[in-house]
Parts: sequence; structure tokens; C-alpha cells
Amino acid sequence: MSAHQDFLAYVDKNADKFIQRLADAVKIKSISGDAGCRQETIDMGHWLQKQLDALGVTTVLRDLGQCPIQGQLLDLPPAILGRLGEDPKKKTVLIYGHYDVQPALKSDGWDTDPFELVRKDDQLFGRGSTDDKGPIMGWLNVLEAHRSQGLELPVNLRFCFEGMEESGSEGLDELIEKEVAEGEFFKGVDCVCISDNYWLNTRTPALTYGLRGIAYFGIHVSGPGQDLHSGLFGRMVHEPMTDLVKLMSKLVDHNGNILVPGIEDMVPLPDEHELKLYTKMDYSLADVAEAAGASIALSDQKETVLMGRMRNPSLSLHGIQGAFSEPGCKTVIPSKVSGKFSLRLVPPQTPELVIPLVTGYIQSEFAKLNSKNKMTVEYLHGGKPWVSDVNHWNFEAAKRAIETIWKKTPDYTREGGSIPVTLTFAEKLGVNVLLLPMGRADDGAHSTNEKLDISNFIEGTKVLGTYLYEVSALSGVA
Ligand SMILES: NCC(=O)N[C@@H](Cc1c[nH]cn1)C(=O)O
Ligand SMILES: [Zn+2]
Ligand SMILES: [Zn+2]
Repeated sequence: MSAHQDFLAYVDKNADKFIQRLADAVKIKSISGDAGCRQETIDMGHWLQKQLDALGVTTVLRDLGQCPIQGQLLDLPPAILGRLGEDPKKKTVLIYGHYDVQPALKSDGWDTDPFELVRKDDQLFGRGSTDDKGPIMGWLNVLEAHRSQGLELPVNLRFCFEGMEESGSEGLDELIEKEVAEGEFFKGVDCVCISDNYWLNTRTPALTYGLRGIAYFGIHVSGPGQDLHSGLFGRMVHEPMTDLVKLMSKLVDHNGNILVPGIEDMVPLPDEHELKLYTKMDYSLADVAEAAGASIALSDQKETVLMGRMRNPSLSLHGIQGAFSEPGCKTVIPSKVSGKFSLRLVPPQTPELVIPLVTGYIQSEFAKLNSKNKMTVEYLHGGKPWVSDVNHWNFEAAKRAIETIWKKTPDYTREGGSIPVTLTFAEKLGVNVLLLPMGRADDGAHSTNEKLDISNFIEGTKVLGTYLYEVSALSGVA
């Protein structure tokens, strides 16, 4: 048997062990956006480093400094840089992933404890199962299958894992820039592979060549010195919530159109060639309904729906901090409230270009209210959009791996989400970056009952490993 076949056979035989490792990872509450979970997020970094060390990777933890969160200045979770293999005759693949997760509470509507990996039929439920602990464990599975059988890896590997991706990747760009300018770690990297997004549907594996950027904002409105009784003060004072809701209603309409002047105009319209790409995609309104859990697509045209996610900007309202949200009927006028919203950006948009448009517009809309409350707009974090070249051996290697394992030709997609470091790798390392998703469209990333199908975890592990063999086979291709 070849090394590749031995690798595949090991993955099949050790599925239960791999699922247990994913369960161990899910147990650690590495919620980067929650100050109360910061120590556990740091612990998760240490846990992952230990796993990598045990699998023969030489690792260092890189301190990323501190950042303010929920009124506290806290240490950032470390970045993990790892290296395995120094053979100058082999290609060197840099793998990126994030070990932090989105918040999750059982009371949000989860059927089971979000931090216990629960197996139901052929699916694994738990926060981070698909985003992004499952894919990271997939890489560990690949390493284990080789190390425990004494198989030589076909490429040199470099790993860059962070614990702040869900909260703006604080400190990572600076680390990469410094390391490229002064360090050795990224020297010799030939390509980058990121497994941190999803297939377009539940049937067809995908390769992803684009991501939207993001610009995340807060609108803070305050007025009274403390919360007030609405019977005693209603219709007597300017209410912060009333101003905030008015402002938030001015940002986007019910059809998804962005109302901030200048934002939509920045994006060129699709030409006929581009429109045909969407028509040809294996996608239907039933897929949106399956992934969203309801028939609520903004359009009956699949092309319009796909463009909404892949090539147009969007603006979403996320929440209001400080507002009364518990059960019951508290008759309160909250004294200060913060609205949270973000824009997903597409080329040529960048956070720098949209920030003045957004802040200027909100200030002018607030001025129209003649309110005596105080209002500030805060840009919280962001990242630029990214589009890659699919006619590159990196994509060819991944396509061949998918065809070998799934016996299907992948969909080529642009993803609606954001992974800010992707563009940094492309620009600073000057190499091709590929997104090779493990999970499916209906995984519920960031949502309740997040899951990963066992077949996606196990066959996905095989795809990741096979991709490395294909990169090696394509060595010498420019
Ligand atoms: N799997 C990638 C992902 O979910 N990225 C986040 C990044 C982000 C930025 N700000 C908050 N989260 C996304 O929402 O796209
Ligand atoms: Zn992710
Ligand atoms: Zn995410």
C-alpha cells in the first residue's frame, strides 16, 4: 500500500478517536468575545499547542499583547506558530485556523449543552464543531495518521493558529507583518490553506476563492443619569432607546438595501459572464431554506440570492446592549444603550473607505432628531475583502483531492463571511491562498445547534491529507 492509502485507512479506523479529540476541544469554552472566558480561551491555546507538540510539531506561543474588552484590559490569547518538516525539496504549506468560538448559551435555544459534543445519528453537535475546531482537529488527524504509522508527510508544514478570529483577529496582522519583516517563520512558504468556511449546499464540496470584508460598529446613546420609570418619565424626557431604534432603522431597509449613501454605489454591477457563473451554480431556493431553517430568501431569483452573499455588500443589525431583554414586563427607560451592526464588504470596499461614510451619515441622521441625548459612533473592528486566483496549482491540488475523496467536482464559491487574515497572508507572503471548507451549508455556524456531519469530519480529514499529497505531486508546476 502507498503512504497515501495507509493514511486513508488509518482515518477510517480511528474515527471514534478523532471524534473524542474534537469533544475534548469543544469542552473548552474559548469564547474570544467574552471577558469571562478569556482564561479558557488562553487555556485552549495551550491545549492545542500540547496536541501539536505530541504530534511532532515544533511550536512557539506568540504573545499578542492586551486589548480592552467589556471595560477590562485583558491579555490576548496567544498565536501558535508551528513547523514540521524542513526538506528543501518539498513544497511548504502554511495552514491557518482559529481556536476561539462564538458565544453560546443553552438558553439561546440549543437542544443540548453547547460545550458538550453530542453525537446524534450521523452528526456532531457543539459550539466550534464546524467553526473552526472541527477543521483544526482535521489537521491534527492528518498528523496523527502519519506519525503513528511512521509515514513521511509529502510536504513541509507551517501552522498559524489564533484565538481571536471571532473578535477581529486582534494583534495577528501585526505579528505577521513583523515576522515577515524580521523573522524566519514564513520564509519558504509556497501556499496557504485555510479550512474555515462551508460548502454552498449540503451536497457538493466547495473550493472558495473570495471572502467579504467586514466593518463592525457600535452606536452609543445615553441621556438620563440612571434608568428611569416609564410611568414617571415617559413623554417627559428624550429616551435613548427611541433615538437608537430610529437610527438603526435608517441603516438598512427590509429588502436588504443599504441606506448609507455611497456604500452601494462603490460596487460595480456584474457583467454577463459573471451572471452566468451564478446561473450555473448547483443551488436553489430550497438550499437557502434548508440552511436558514425557513423559506425567507430576499428574492425568488437564485442569482440575486447568490449575489447577495457572494458579491454584494450587506448590512446586518446584531443587537442592542443595555436594553431590557429578560422575561417579564419591566417598565424601564434604559439610560444608555448601544446598538451593534456590521457591514460585509466587497472589492473595492475597505473599512477605511466606509468608516467616514457610516459615521458621517449616522451623525447627520442623529442631528435631524434634535435629541438632547448624547450619541457616539464607534468603529469596533474590521477586515478587507479578498479574492484569489483559482487557476493556480494550489486550487488544482485541492480540486483533485476533492475528486479523489468525494468523487465530485467542487463548486467554486465566494464566501459571504470574513476571515481578515486571509488577505494579510496573500499580500504579505505574496503566495496563493486557498479556502478548503470541511462543513456544509446547514451546519449553523455562529448559530444554535451548530453541528458537523461525521462524514464531513472524516472524509474532510481525508481531503485535507490528500490535498497535501496533490500539492507534492504538482511540485514543479509554476
Ligand atoms: N468562519 C469565519 C468567521 O466566522 N468569521 C467571522 C469573523 C468575525 C469578524 N468579526 C466578528 N467575527 C465572521 O463573522 O465572518
Ligand atoms: Zn471561523
Ligand atoms: Zn466564525
